[in-house]
Amino acid sequence: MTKRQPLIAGNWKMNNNHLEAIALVQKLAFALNDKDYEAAEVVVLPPFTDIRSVQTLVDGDKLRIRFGAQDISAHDKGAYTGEVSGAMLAKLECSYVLVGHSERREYHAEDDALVNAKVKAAYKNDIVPLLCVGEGLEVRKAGNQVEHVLAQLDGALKEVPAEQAERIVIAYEPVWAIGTGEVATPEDAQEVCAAIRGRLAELYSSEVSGAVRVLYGGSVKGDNAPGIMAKEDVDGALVGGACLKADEFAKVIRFGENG
Ligand SMILES: O=C(CO)COP(=O)(O)O
Repeated sequence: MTKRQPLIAGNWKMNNNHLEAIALVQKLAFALNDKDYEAAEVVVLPPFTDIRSVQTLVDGDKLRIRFGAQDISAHDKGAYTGEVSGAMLAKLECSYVLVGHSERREYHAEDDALVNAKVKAAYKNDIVPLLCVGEGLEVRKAGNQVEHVLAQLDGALKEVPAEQAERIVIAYEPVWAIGTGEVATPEDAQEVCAAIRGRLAELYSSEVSGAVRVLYGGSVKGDNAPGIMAKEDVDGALVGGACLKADEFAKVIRFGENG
């Protein structure tokens, strides 16, 4: 089996205007070297309003940083005020789009059916979905994290064929670890990431489960990244707060190399 290339993605959430976006990507490019890009695929996920600026910079300076969006409409076009279509994102050369982030599930009532529609909208436009799954604190306390996450995975992948599913990236983000400073232990991350890979083998095949990158997200920083990413089924990280500082994000990318 070919080794999966680690992926480190930075979810900027609702931070940075389009000018600040340029400054942050420039700083990140300055902090990274060829070895870093060879060790891990580096992705930034800015707000919609920043994407054109990031695209122009990446394109103009031939940066090896890839980028994507934080959301995608389930619809193709038309009377959907405030939404942004997959075709619009593809035109901006977005490689990835976040789907099913817990903040969208919680604050925008996104359910598995909508997440599934967004996954399909991404594939339709040749954008790789970065699917987020993860349990809240109550579910974790009851010990039902694996069951919960696998149900979210099944829902998101409904009627998604193997040739599409093998390109997906999945981020296991326990809700209780997001923005709290309370990071999951490497063993917690490994348990759920391995279960996700096992389910992909059941739903599809061992080729698909062996190809898909499964990331961990939730309070990842430079100092805790190596332990988590050293785990067999953890192929990288989805980083929130720590990706807003170029040097800290670069540390995660660099320390991830040890994994
Ligand atoms: O939600 C996250 C990334 O999508 C994680 O956020 P933090 O790294 O700030 O905990």
